[in-house]
Amino acid sequence: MKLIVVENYGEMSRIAADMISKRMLEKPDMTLGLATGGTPTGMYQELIAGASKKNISFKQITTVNLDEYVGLEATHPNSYRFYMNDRFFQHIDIDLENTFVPNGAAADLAQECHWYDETIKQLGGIDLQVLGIGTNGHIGFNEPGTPFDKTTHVVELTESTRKANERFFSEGKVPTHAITMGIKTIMQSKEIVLLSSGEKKADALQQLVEGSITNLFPASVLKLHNNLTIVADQASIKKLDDCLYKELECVNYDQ
Ligand SMILES: O=P(O)(O)OC[C@H]1O[C@](O)(CO)[C@@H](O)[C@@H]1O
Repeated sequence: MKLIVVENYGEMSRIAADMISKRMLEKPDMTLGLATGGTPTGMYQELIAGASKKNISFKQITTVNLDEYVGLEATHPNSYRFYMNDRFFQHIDIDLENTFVPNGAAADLAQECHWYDETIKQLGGIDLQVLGIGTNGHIGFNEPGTPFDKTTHVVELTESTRKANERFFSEGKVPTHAITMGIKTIMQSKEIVLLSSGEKKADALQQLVEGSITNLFPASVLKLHNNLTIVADQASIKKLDDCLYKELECVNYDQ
């Protein structure tokens, strides 16, 4: 596990965007795993700005998103498909047909989950997966208690996750269920970059780094991944134990 400590949200977003751009140069037809929520919005802005400034093309890129709310159509302003189109895809030259977000409005959700896993397999897996972290340790929408061997599945969201995401809801209530890529699928990604910003993530980051590996705190499984980089700002590393912090492979980001 590598840890890049940055000053603030802006720097975290710039570094995350830069890491992605570098991987795209190495493999222009890469499969990029993407996240939603508040954490990666700055990274998307940086990627959009970088694409126009540095002439970076997403034409050959395929994206797969982590999750989607059950019951929300793609056109619903709070669906994750809407979020991705609105905040990222429509500002770059990506072919929308190469962007995958689970369909939360599918008539047969089990079939949708199966189809999503097959799609990822056919793409040859995920080259780089970007993750945020929930305050209860969820990654994607894998809530505490989710077995580590799960592939894409339907989950019942916890009260705390629904409460945390209320801030985004302009219309109606936060749905009770979601489709999420499973922990097994996430762990099969060749590289994982987890972003963490702000004091409200300090407890979660401490538990991830210092706690034991348990499905009661889903993000803890990431410690078993052989290519994980955490990009965390000062506020979110605030609770890390000094000794343990020194034992980590803390790296500087070389731009
Ligand atoms: O970035 P936020 O809004 O704090 O959310 C944390 C995580 O929870 C989710 O919203 C649930 O999927 C993720 O998209 C995100 O990575």
